[in-house]
Amino acid sequence: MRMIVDSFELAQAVPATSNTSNPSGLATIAAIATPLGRGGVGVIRLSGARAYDIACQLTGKTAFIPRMASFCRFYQADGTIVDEGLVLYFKGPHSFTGEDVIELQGHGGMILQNQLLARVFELGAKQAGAGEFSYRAFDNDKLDLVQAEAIADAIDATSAAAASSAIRSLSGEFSQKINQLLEQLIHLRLHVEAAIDFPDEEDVDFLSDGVIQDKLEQTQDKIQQVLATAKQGQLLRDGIHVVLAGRPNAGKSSLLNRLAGQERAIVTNVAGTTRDTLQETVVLNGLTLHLTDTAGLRDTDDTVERIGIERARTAITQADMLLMVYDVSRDLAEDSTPLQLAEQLFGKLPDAKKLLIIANKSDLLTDAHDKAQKANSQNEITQRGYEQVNVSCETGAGIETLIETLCAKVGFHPPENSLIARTRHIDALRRTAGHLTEAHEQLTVFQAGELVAESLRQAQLSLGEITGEFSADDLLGKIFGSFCIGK
Ligand SMILES: Nc1nc2c(c(=O)[nH]1)N(C=O)[C@@H](CNc1ccc(C(=O)N[C@@H](CCC(=O)O)C(=O)O)cc1)CN2
Ligand SMILES: Nc1nc2c(ncn2[C@@H]2O[C@H](COP(=O)(O)OP(=O)(O)OP(=O)(O)O)[C@@H](O)[C@H]2O)c(=O)[nH]1
Repeated sequence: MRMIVDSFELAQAVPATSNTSNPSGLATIAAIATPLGRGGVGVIRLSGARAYDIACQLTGKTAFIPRMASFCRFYQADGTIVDEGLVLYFKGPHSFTGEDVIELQGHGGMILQNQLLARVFELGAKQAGAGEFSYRAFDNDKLDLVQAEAIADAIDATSAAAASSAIRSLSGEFSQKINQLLEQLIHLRLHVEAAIDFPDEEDVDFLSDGVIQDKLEQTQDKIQQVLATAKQGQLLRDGIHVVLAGRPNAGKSSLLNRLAGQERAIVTNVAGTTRDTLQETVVLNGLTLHLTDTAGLRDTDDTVERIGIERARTAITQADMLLMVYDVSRDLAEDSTPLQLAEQLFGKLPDAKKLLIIANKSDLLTDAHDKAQKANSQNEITQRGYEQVNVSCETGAGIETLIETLCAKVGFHPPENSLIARTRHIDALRRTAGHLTEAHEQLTVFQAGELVAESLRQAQLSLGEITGEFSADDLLGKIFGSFCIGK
């Protein structure tokens, strides 16, 4: 069915109602919302008091009905057609940003979209900054900070699990947990303030009757639960940085290829093949691993190899998890153990939480002596709290176990109903928990009501940062500034 398009001439005769009143004083912003490049449809979004008026002037239409698509032509000032497409109108406050929103859904492609955007600017809109639409939605209480961040995280997700948990956070589930905690805290504060204001009312000492302590402890438990959820969410969002390090020829590149499921790194039997660090991101069991393959560590006179080894050392210090790969058939001198090798390679023995030992080329272990020696070193490793996985990059044996061990080591559980979270949220939750610990001590050790109240106030402020209830402008600038343009 063909829709009727108003002719431009007709529209010129009926000047669009000029709605220039703008109580908020904010500019009307516009940006291309769809990815730049070739595409079937391209969307330009406008938000602000003049959006409606601009759409009328652009199309020659005199009215748009909220939430109805209207088929229109988009005209230049001289009456030539830029494009044709659909106009969607959302009347504030019932829109994404809470302001009047217009969407121009034209054809995709750089030229057409840029021409249409330029025309919209000519009609008075300003280019939207990064995250400006979302910021306005936040400012108008359409979204809280957690939800705004979840939009960016959904767009940037590197795994399906991260994307779906971002969408769950966007729906408000994470915010709800934080808001429940906030309510609990406020309730607690009221109790404490009352106890301070009315000491010994009716012969009851509120501070020491145990009620406040119970409530406080319940809140502390709840914070720990939310913290555990948030840690999973942060792992889901950011993944972990895993560095593969070891002697030349140990099989680091072969392991990277195994984990990546493709021949990403060059593998040869020449020691010192990997010169530079090489990055690859893979998603295994729902966890995003940012893998770095490094040059084999050894003393060398080769200038290029030395630079590679320096880079390897830098990567090693930045790793969340270090996989020390060694060749079981060769890398251990008689009587030396994997832990001694680690000490040699890294200067000191890395923390057990950050080191996973990979005994590679297990297919080459044949005689009983080899196997006995390996069993011995395994004992030392477990006794000292370290972990070793035997693999063969050649046959693939042990790779599944390696992945499972790695996930368990970083505390990652295959996600189910998880919610995306950021380091920022975890920091705020930890600070909240810290203030509650202070409050607990002041209550139970010192019965210092005023100090309990102050710690609880601080706890509330820290917690409120998460949803943006209390947030400094520079923090907001940082968060929204990292969004893409048009978001
Ligand atoms: N075309 C288009 N698709 C899109 C978006 C968009 O802005 N435009 N979105 C952008 O992120 C996402 C959807 N999010 C949206 C969230 C709220 C509203 C909105 O207009 N809400 C109003 C009115 C709701 C209604 O009319 O039922 C409101 O909450 O009051 C629109 C999109 C993804 N898809
Ligand atoms: N038999 C056997 N050979 C392996 C295994 N893993 C790797 N190799 C071989 O060992 C040699 C070195 O492998 P690489 O993956 O290049 O080793 P690397 O640690 O990256 O070496 P550099 O780049 O020198 O640091 C190659 O010939 C591989 O085919 C294994 O599990 N079993």
